[in-house]
Amino acid sequence: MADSDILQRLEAAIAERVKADPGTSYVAALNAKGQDAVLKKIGEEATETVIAAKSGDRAAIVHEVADLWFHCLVMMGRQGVALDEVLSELERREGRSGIAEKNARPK
Ligand SMILES: N=c1c2ncn([C@@H]3O[C@H](COP(=O)(O)OP(=O)(O)OP(=O)(O)O)[C@@H](O)[C@H]3O)c2ncn1[C@@H]1O[C@H](COP(=O)(O)O)[C@@H](O)[C@H]1O
Repeated sequence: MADSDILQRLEAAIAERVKADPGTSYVAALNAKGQDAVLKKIGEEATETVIAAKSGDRAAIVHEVADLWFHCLVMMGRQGVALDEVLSELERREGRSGIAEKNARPK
């Protein structure tokens, strides 16, 4: 079983590597391209996740979801949104009916 702290470690690594030389860091190079480039990657990785799921290729699903989560963390770092905020939101929803959650949302 994987270490569940990996997302926290990845968030910290992204915050550190964003300051690195873009020539040596994917995170720094992507951030240097600006917000639209980061958002484009999220769109691409989401699409690739859908394609992987449609194909039923389990290895591809794992690969693409990892890419998608990673790029979401890069975007969150730019926006000043902490991973803990998302984890807390998931905890808040835990045990609540999805239907109740849907009905509580603004129309
Ligand atoms: N988890 C990741 C991670 N997942 C995916 N990627 C990169 O995200 C890109 C995925 O995009 P694609 O699948 O479209 O592949 P690509 O065609 O190479 O990408 P582009 O050139 O189009 O951007 C690849 O280049 C991957 O290397 C990642 N790059 C970095 N990390 C983590 O971030 C840390 C810091 O990385 P650096 O900033 O490179 O030091 C690393 O130690 C890792 O922990």
